[in-house]
Amino acid sequence: MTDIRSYDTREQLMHSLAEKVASELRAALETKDSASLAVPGGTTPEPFFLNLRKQDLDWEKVFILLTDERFVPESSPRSNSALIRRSLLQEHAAKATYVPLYMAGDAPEEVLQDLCAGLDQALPLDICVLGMGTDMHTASLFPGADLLNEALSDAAPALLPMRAPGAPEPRLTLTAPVLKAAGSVHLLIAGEEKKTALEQAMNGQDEFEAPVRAILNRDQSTLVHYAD
Ligand SMILES: O=C1O[C@H](COP(=O)(O)O)[C@@H](O)[C@H](O)[C@H]1O
Repeated sequence: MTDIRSYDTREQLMHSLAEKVASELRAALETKDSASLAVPGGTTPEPFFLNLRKQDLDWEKVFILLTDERFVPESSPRSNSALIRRSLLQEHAAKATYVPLYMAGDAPEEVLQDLCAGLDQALPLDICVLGMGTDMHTASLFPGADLLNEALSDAAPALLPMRAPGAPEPRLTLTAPVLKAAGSVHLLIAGEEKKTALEQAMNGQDEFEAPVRAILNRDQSTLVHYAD
């Protein structure tokens, strides 16, 4: 089930999404000792992070993690973790606990088990904000990726390594069952090209050509936030 919310400007989108996620975190913390929030990397979400980090809530009870990470050290300009540390884990949100999906090693497979052990504390996700590429990948569920079949399966482990023609480096990604099971799921997209890709994904491609469909077609509602 998909609901689409369009905004007049990207500024309005980023501000409104930050308010929504903050209110969902507050609601989760009314009934539980901790709450978890997964967020995307890439070029789109930084203004959302800059808004979210200003929100006043019990951040010390919040786990923050990425939906997916590139297998590069934080010194790399490609590191999604570096983006999170620089743009989200600041101001009020500095008190949150960050759960990384990267650890130094020769290959993702070498550190997978240790990363999974750290991940347990943050699952199941309360809130999941996802991005999408113009190739209709979401998290690092890329069309043509080596382990896409496994990652889309209901039996997938929480975290899998991923290599894909469209991804310059190996990745680690939360898998479809973990993303779909979040208490709330938001898809953040901006720009005409992504709108076209979203329409293409919604109009009949299968999950292997358009992995974002796995998120759009989950049983509960997925809220798409869009601005030009
Ligand atoms: O590589 C990635 O790409 C997607 C989309 O990124 P954007 O640059 O087009 O905003 C992102 O959602 C994902 O987390 C990231 O690792």
